[in-house]
Amino acid sequence: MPRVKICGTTSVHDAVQAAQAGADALGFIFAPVSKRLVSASVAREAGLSVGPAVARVGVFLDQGLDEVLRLSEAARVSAVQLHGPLSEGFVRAVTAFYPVLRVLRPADLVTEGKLWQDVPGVTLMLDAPQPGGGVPLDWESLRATFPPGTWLAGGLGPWNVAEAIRVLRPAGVDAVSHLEARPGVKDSSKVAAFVRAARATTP
Ligand SMILES: O=C(O)c1ccccc1N[C@@H]1O[C@H](COP(=O)(O)O)[C@@H](O)[C@H]1O
Repeated sequence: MPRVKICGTTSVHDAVQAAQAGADALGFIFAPVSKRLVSASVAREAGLSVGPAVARVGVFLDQGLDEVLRLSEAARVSAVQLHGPLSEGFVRAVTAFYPVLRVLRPADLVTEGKLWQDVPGVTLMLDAPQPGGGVPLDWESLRATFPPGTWLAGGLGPWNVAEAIRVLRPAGVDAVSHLEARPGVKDSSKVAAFVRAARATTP
């Protein structure tokens, strides 16, 4: 059964609701382009509100190493999610401080995917080219190449997550767009339904 990450958390209220629904991880997006951008102080408060069992993942896109580490420390995250084109050295530098969810597009699997497959501290996550866009990947086309231990994002919601898990057996699932009442604000019933649907899958 995969881990369940609820991303784009922007308030203590939504963090507590997601934790109470059974989420394993919360995502806090620090990419300035995001409609779910959150401050490090709110992320820290939200992360502290859910207790020690829920992972707190800082999400970054097109940001420098200093900014990633500074915001991650200020927010007290427990892991870092890195999107976009990055050097091997950049990713390795972050793993010196935090476990990394390295987000790749399907096309990147043949190149960068192999690089990280057996690197401790780096977990792959496949997502659509436009993160946060709510667009699912073609799961069937990925069946043969989806690496073991990889997480899945992209257009997941309560109605399709069980099928995605059946097809690809991801180690974790991650969603934001289809769990919101409006950008940056979760619909707690959708969040709870997503967690239930992901947990209902047979191993
Ligand atoms: O959601 C965003 O605004 C965002 C911005 C920059 C980087 C990542 C972002 N979100 C990530 O997108 C995926 C899934 O999104 P969706 O469910 O398809 O809307 C998830 O990994 C988020 O962390």
